[in-house]
Amino acid sequence: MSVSLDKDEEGFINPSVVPKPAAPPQDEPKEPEATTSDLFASSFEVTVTLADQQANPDSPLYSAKTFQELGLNPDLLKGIFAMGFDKPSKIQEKALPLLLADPPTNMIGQSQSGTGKTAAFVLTMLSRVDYNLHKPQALCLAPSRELARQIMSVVTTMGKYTNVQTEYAIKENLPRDATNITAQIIIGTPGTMMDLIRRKVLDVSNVKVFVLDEADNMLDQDGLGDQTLRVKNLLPRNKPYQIILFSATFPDHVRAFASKFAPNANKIELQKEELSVDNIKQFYMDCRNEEHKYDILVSLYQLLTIGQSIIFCQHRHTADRISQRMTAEGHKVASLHGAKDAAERDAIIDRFREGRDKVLITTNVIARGIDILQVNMVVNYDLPLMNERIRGADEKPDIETYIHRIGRTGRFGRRGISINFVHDKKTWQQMEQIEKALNKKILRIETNNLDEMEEKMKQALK
Ligand SMILES: Nc1ncnc2c1ncn2[C@@H]1O[C@H](COP(=O)(O)OP(=O)(O)OP(=O)(O)O)[C@@H](O)[C@H]1O
Repeated sequence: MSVSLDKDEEGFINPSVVPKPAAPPQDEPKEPEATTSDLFASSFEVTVTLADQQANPDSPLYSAKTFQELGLNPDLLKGIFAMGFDKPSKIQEKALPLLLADPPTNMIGQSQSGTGKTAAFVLTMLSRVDYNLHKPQALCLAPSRELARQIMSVVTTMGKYTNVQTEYAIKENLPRDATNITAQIIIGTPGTMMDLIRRKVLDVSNVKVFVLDEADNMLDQDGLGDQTLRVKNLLPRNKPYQIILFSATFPDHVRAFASKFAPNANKIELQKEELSVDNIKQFYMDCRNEEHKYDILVSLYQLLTIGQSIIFCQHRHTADRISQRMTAEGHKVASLHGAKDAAERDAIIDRFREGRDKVLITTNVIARGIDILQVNMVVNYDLPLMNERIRGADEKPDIETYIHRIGRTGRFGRRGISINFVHDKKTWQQMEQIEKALNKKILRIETNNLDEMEEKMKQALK
């Protein structure tokens, strides 16, 4: 799992403006052809296990083919249709009836990246809060400020016909002297959320819903597990609240902990061989050495800018180095990682989201959750590796992070390409392990034939 996640540096809250929800993409670039019907018709199977062992998970009661049949507040339904959602996706079809049923039941939900998990938990938060009560009632934690801001924009868009009030719990958002949050839905990263609760700026006595997006990462002891647990320990013990955990991945060692964290939960699980979607075509390029990786990236520049691309590096300094070099050589690229300050991070991701920058060079900080439909290419400049703090683990590929990284393309049935750079025996073996774990072929693209490369990529995107 993404133990090497570029964590948010949390803790101190300074005055600053509230970041605006990211604007929709401007006229350019053109979106890849959407094939969302593939997704609705998709045959990937999930296993549903109900908390109530007597109930039959195949009952139509636990499936919703339309949003209308969910008994939603009409203002919410209006918000969903205004987003262009005609009907629930597979995961929404299964998860929503369970999430919205009374009495509220915990949920541990898994489905591939880009299949609509966010909308499912956002809709649950919006359905459960009382808009007339001006107190925090739903908390949602995410692993990065970029993802927290994105979730917030889904809340505000979906809830735009309601009177919902929202607030961020991310670094440098609220003034240091803020005393009392009256918003109903609070989205943030765990360190800042904890700080606000401890300082009693955030009163949690009315919390009814507690959501962890990217839950396997949020619960991982090598990731954000400690901080997330501390937030939970600050929530009332005597009042029940619904706990919702969602991710595309739940490695075995986290799954057991997840069941303790969200006891008696309804569970939706993916089969192991269905962890990544088929509409992302995976390739690799055999580079001679580190320097050759850079040359190949530069030679790919034209292709990277047909749509939008994200280049993942293992370390911040690599992201900075290659972006500085490419910029000096006249290419337009942006770089984003956790060492940049909050305002800069917001500006960089917003520019990319709006399509003003087409190539983003980054670290695992945005490996998870980020939803930018125009991204049709992901490059693993460095393959994701397990946390170097675990002795010997840096030799092992981080399969979960790989799944999340390539999932930044191919959103909601669209087509996408991922390319892994391998350059020696070790990286070659790491890629083989990824191929084996996912049971999906990773195809070779020659590095010395740009025309063939372009042809193969265009075919994959067709
Ligand atoms: N029912 C729907 N109809 C049409 N589009 C939808 C529907 N549900 C979600 N989407 C869109 O699909 C895209 C992917 O959804 P979302 O970000 O919720 O995926 P996710 O499963 O949370 O992905 P990840 O695992 O990467 O976090 C978003 O752009 C969202 O607006």
